Amino acid sequence: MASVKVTKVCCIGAGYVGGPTCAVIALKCPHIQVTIVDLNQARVDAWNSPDFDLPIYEPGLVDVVKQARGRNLFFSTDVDKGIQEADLIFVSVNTPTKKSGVGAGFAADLNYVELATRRIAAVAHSSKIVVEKSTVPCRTAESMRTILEANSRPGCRFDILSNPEFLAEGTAIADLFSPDRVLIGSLQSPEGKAACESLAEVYANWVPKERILTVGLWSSELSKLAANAMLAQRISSINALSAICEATGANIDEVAHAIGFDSRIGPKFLRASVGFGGSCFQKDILNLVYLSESLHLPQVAAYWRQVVEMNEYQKHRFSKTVVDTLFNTITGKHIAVLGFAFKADTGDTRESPAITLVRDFLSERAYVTIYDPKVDDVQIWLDLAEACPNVPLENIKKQVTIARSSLEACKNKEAVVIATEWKEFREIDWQTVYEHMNKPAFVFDGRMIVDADVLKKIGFKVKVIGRGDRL
Ligand SMILES: NC(=O)C1=CN([C@@H]2O[C@H](COP(=O)(O)OP(=O)(O)OC[C@H]3O[C@@H](n4cnc5c(N)ncnc54)[C@H](O)[C@@H]3O)[C@@H](O)[C@H]2O)C=CC1
Ligand SMILES: O=C(O)[C@H]1O[C@H](OP(=O)(O)OP(=O)(O)OC[C@H]2O[C@@H](n3ccc(=O)[nH]c3=O)[C@H](O)[C@@H]2O)[C@H](O)[C@@H](O)[C@@H]1O
Repeated sequence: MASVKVTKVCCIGAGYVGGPTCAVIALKCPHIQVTIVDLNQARVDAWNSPDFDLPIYEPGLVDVVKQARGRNLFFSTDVDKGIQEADLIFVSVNTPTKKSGVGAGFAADLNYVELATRRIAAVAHSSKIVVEKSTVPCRTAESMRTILEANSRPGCRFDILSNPEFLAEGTAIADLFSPDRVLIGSLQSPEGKAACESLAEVYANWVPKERILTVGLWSSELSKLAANAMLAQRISSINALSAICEATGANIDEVAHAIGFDSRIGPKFLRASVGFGGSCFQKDILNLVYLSESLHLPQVAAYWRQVVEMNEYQKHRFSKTVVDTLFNTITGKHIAVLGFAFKADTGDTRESPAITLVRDFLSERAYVTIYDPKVDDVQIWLDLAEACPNVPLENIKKQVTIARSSLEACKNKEAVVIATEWKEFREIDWQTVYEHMNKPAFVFDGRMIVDADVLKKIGFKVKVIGRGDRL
């Protein structure tokens, strides 16, 4: 069966994945018209903003949108028109962890995927290739196919592909320009393989053919969960070792360097931290835990659950270090938290470890001042309100302030906590900061970015994650 040449692409979901991914497709494939649709009017307006004040911050993204928007890249809230015009549709909607019902706290909430799929079935009047871009549990493609086939008009056929996204926030554009691999899963029928070929041809406009991997649908779906689980597992492993380092006087940087030299282990993703955050690692592992339990594999479920438990332990262990070091109480003390995003180079705060730290400090009745170069104040208040559901926002605001610079955040504080590895925090003038802080002045580095020796010479008491040195 011959593959269809894709000329019109629609992406449902203009979020962190749908936006950058399809903007890059538009840039690299000027012959393809790409329309990204979303129900969220404010988000679409931001994508269309005349001064390119885009809804997400991602290095290099503005340049891509500037080149393609209005040429062959469009953003719209007209979901139905987008679906009707396209021959290939990416479903790139959110798949958060379920908050209630069966599997609450573990399973993925597939409501958004299902609604988008039902919409495709309801309005499409020609055949489509439907691509599952969202991260979903195994066999979701089968559910999508059942929905589409049960509701489609005569003469309309739907081919379902799985094409999980592996970009990381903060490096999304670089990752999309030069992906380690593009993974496409399809049914192994002639029609499935032809659809797979159609999508592969789109990517082949800029991705070397040998990096486009084609597999079965379920392998593709599971590979996405597996990749995130393995990456998160590395972080939990190095963080578990960081606790041993602190207890023994070893240095986690040296340990990571030494083990990373083993070519079987490799040096990447071995940076100890205050814990991993982001919208996906925890969600996808919990999803894997749920899947394992559903398949009656309790030992497998327990194994993966431990990766998340270690991450929780790491975050609280760090908060406890702060309390213990500040003479076992932080009540009434003033703490500056530098960084609120879950990692550098993004304004995203989903599951950011900084939220857990601030919540822990607030529950100890400390005063906290937060500074992050990219996170909006509104987002900080939303996150803190959600993290402290029993505390009215006006009470949170009595304990928390938001600063406009590192120096402003640190003024008259007893301690500075580094929660995100922003480049500008590596360049802080610590001498000036020291002069403006209450004494003794403490620095707690949850991201291993300060030179502890230099800071100690200035007069600071310093604790760096994974270092057992004395203050
Ligand atoms: N954020 C990331 O870096 C990565 C995320 N993923 C996965 O990609 C998926 C999307 O994630 P994000 O882009 O971060 O989510 P997001 O929350 O930023 O964006 C999803 C968008 O879909 C829209 N939407 C939901 N239902 C809709 C519908 N029926 N019609 C039209 N629009 C609809 C929402 O309004 C929202 O703007 C998730 O499954 C996630 O696990 C995968 C790789 C990386
Ligand atoms: O499915 C997803 O959403 C994406 O999840 C991660 O990407 P992302 O969460 O954007 O960012 P990462 O760079 O993986 O960082 C995740 C968290 O781990 C932390 N981290 C990362 C690396 C490290 O060595 N140590 C460490 O603590 C980061 O600070 C951050 O909080 C994966 O890296 C992507 O491949 C995947 O597509």
